[in-house]
Amino acid sequence: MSALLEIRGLRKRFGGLAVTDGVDLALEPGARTALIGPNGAGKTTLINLVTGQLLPDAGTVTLDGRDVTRAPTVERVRAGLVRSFQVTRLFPDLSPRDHLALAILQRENRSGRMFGHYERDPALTTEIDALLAGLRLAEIGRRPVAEIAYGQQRLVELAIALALRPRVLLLDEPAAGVPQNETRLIEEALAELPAELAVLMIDHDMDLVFRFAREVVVLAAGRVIFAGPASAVASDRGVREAYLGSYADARAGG
Ligand SMILES: Nc1ncnc2c1ncn2[C@@H]1O[C@H](COP(=O)(O)OP(=O)(O)OP(=O)(O)O)[C@@H](O)[C@H]1O
Repeated sequence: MSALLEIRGLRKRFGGLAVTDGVDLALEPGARTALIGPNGAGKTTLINLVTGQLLPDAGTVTLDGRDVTRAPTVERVRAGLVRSFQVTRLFPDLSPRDHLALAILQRENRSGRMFGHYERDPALTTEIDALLAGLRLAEIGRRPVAEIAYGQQRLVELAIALALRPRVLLLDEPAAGVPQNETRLIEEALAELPAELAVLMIDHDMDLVFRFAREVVVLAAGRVIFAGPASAVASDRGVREAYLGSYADARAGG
C-alpha cells in the first residue's frame, strides 16, 4: 500500500537548535501510529510542520502524492489533513452542536451567516446528530461547552476534527488532563475511529499508546530513533536508553 502522508528529510532549526533533524515518517490509510519521545524531543514541532503552522527549513510533506510542504493550513485541512482542536479553542458559551455546525459550514465553504439558523437545515442537523451519536454526546449536544465534563469537551474536539472529514488525523495528547474515570470514553472513541482513517497520535501515557497504536515512532532530540511495530518498541535497546527504560522495567516488574 502506498503512503497517504509522507514526510521526507524534514528539518527545522530554532536558533542553534535542530528541533527537527531529518525526519522521515509515512502513514498508510488505516494507520494507527503513535509518536512518542521525551519532553522537548520535537513532537509538537513535527506536528506543526505537518499542519503548516510552521514551515520547515528543508524536506517535504506529501499528502496522497501532492506536495503540501508550503501549502497554507486551510488548504491542507481541505485536502484531508486535520489536527484535533485543543480544548482552549472551544467557545465556552457555545454548545457541541454549535461547534459542529461551524465546522461543517467551514468545510463546505458556506457563509458564517448560515450559523444563526443552522438547526433549520436538515442536511446539517442530520450530520450533526450522527457525529454526536457516534461519540455518545447526543445527550449533552445542546449544553454550553463550559457546563460539560472535561472528557466530553475533548470528545467535542474529536467530533469537530471528524466533521472536517479527515483522511489523516493528528491527535496531540487526546487524553491529557482528562480525569481517570473519563479516559475510558476517550479510548472507546479512539477505538471506534473510521477504519480507513490514518491516525498519528502523540501521547505521554504509555498505557494508552500501547493499547491504541500498531506502529510507534520514537523521536529523540529531533531524530527518529525507532519506527516499527508497537510490539517491538519496548525491547529496542536505543529506545530503552533514550526514553522507555523505566516504563519497560515497570512492565516487566523490574
Ligand atoms: N517557537 C520556538 N522557538 C524556539 N524554540 C522552540 C520553539 N518551539 C519549540 N522550541 C524548542 O524546540 C524543542 C522541541 O519542542 P517541542 O515542543 O516540539 O517538543 P515536544 O517533544 O513536543 O515536547 P513535549 O513532550 O514537552 O510537549 C524544545 O527544546 C523547545 O524549547
